[in-house]
Amino acid sequence: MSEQNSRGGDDAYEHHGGFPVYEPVKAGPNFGRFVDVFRRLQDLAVSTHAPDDVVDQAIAQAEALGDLLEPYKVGEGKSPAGFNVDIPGRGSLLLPPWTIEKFDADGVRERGHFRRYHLGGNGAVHGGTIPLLFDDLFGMVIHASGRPIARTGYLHVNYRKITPLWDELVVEGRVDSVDGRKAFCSAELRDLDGTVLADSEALMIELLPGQP
Ligand SMILES: CCCCCCCC/C=C\CCCCCCCC(=O)SCCNC(=O)CCNC(=O)[C@H](O)C(C)(C)COP(=O)(O)OP(=O)(O)OC[C@H]1O[C@@H](n2cnc3c(N)ncnc32)[C@H](O)[C@@H]1OP(=O)(O)O
Repeated sequence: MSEQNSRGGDDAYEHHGGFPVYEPVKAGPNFGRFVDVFRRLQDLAVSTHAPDDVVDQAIAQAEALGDLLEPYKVGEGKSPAGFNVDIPGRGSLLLPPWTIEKFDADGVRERGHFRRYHLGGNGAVHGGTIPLLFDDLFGMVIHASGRPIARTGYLHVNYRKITPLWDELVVEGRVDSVDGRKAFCSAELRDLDGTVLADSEALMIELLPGQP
């Protein structure tokens, strides 16, 4: 992680606009399994049609699980979810389960798949999930390039082909050019034959001190 910001100083980098300084949150040895179990439940919640008594049992068990976990709620940046690069989707259930393969100033590459939870229509991935993948990737691209945290100004997505569920896919993005606070980025989502399923361009804008 660079200590230099785009203007050559370390003040803005340190402060990341109005963002808090995030420290790595160490996950316990079973946190990856914890996330997997919830991903399975997400898939099942949107792909089952169970009898009413089974739905009632599921509600009771899920409420008991909620009661078990509720006392351990913590604020943003204090949970291992979203901050563990060793776990697919960094351990965040919002993100699809993708794993970082390359992370350096030239760009970021991730590999993963979409699941039943991400279904849009007729077997294809939901069109809103793909910008999510790109948006998060561009956040990582900025991080990997050593620039301070940036917010997405715009995100353009071209849907070139149907993106399938479950198939292993690759997404790769980079900073193409920089103009002051503005970093112009691009990325492609490909299948393993190299076919482009979607591509994206985004403007990532470095935050001013105190900007949320
Ligand atoms: C410790 C372990 C770590 C583990 C790994 C974890 C790493 C994770 C890394 C990091 C995590 C955090 C990652 C967060 C980021 C994720 C990305 C997002 O999803 S962000 C959410 C969506 N985006 C918003 O909500 C923005 C909302 N918009 C704003 O807040 C403002 O618009 C803002 C701050 C972006 C800019 O506002 P202004 O007032 O400061 O600046 P103005 O003057 O408007 O724009 C600056 C320049 O950009 C151009 N610009 C702005 N918007 C534009 C647009 N839509 N199109 C074209 N140009 C635009 C303007 O014309 C101007 O250009 P000229 O300097 O004059 O050349």
